[in-house]
Amino acid sequence: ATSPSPDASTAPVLPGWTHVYSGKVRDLYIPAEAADVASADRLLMVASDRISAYDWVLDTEIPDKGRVLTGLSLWWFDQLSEVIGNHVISTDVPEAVRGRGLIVRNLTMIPVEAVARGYLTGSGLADYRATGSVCGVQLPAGLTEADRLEPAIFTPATKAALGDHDENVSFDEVTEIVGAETAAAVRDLTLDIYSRAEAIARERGIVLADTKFEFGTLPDGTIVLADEVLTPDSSRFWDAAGYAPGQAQESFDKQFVRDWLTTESGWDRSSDTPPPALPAEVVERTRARYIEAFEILTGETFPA
Ligand SMILES: N#Cc1c(N)ncnc1-c1cnn(Cc2cccc(F)c2)c1
Repeated sequence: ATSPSPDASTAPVLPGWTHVYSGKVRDLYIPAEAADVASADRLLMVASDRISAYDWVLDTEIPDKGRVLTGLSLWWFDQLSEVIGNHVISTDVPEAVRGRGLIVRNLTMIPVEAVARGYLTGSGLADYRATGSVCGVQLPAGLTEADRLEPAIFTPATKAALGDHDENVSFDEVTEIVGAETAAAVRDLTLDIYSRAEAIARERGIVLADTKFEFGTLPDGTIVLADEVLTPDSSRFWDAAGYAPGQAQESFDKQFVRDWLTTESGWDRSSDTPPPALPAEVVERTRARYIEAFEILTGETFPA
């Protein structure tokens, strides 16, 4: 396991593409003929099979995780296509990353982590317990873990350096960063898209508790969706059947990993030692949960 760093990555070498950056679980490339990112007209965004837990990128990969999350993003982009455009150009990627790579337009990214929360948990709950509000949005008194927030709230953040947590900021701070018109557009789009997605997921049995979008602009200024969207890595997925406010909800996809790490592996989470490799059974059960999420939401059979 590693504390993520943008360069020490396991990104595959891909013909025709130059690796330029790695996040915790994703790798970004530019065309080999491009001199640098700024001059590239398109990027290759690859979702790895890496999994992150407790801010560590684990040594053990989850087979098919990258393909599931890429397939989910594509399905959501299609579901949302009448509401907003997106950055996808093509899925015709090198064989080594087939099904888990997307060729996307090189956008001018809007430097805001556009977070919508329909349920109070994580850093939103922590901020609420400390101040009674989240990102400057005052909430009613007496709320508890996982309580529904209706309507959903916009709780933007600024991207932290890799390895640090994003910093929750107010709408006014977003306005200072991107200007009033863009700030309002990002807020409205974030809440509209989240609300639509939450309803779609809920009727299929999955609670989409919160999500993080990244937006970019086309040369003509049009705002479109970038990054991955509405995946278990960019959102909290809970099983609707087990939803019960007043307690921490189980992660639909990561709970087997979290439970094994904290109860059976012998790992001391409070130490700075890396977590151990996952046993095959935990890997397989986690893989099955990713495929289950894909099939529940899309209604399609995940392709072998
Ligand atoms: N998506 C997208 C995108 C775009 N369409 N245009 C310009 N920049 C980006 C872009 C830049 N960083 N990231 C996040 C990121 C980090 C690490 C690996 C990744 F795959 C992705 C996204």
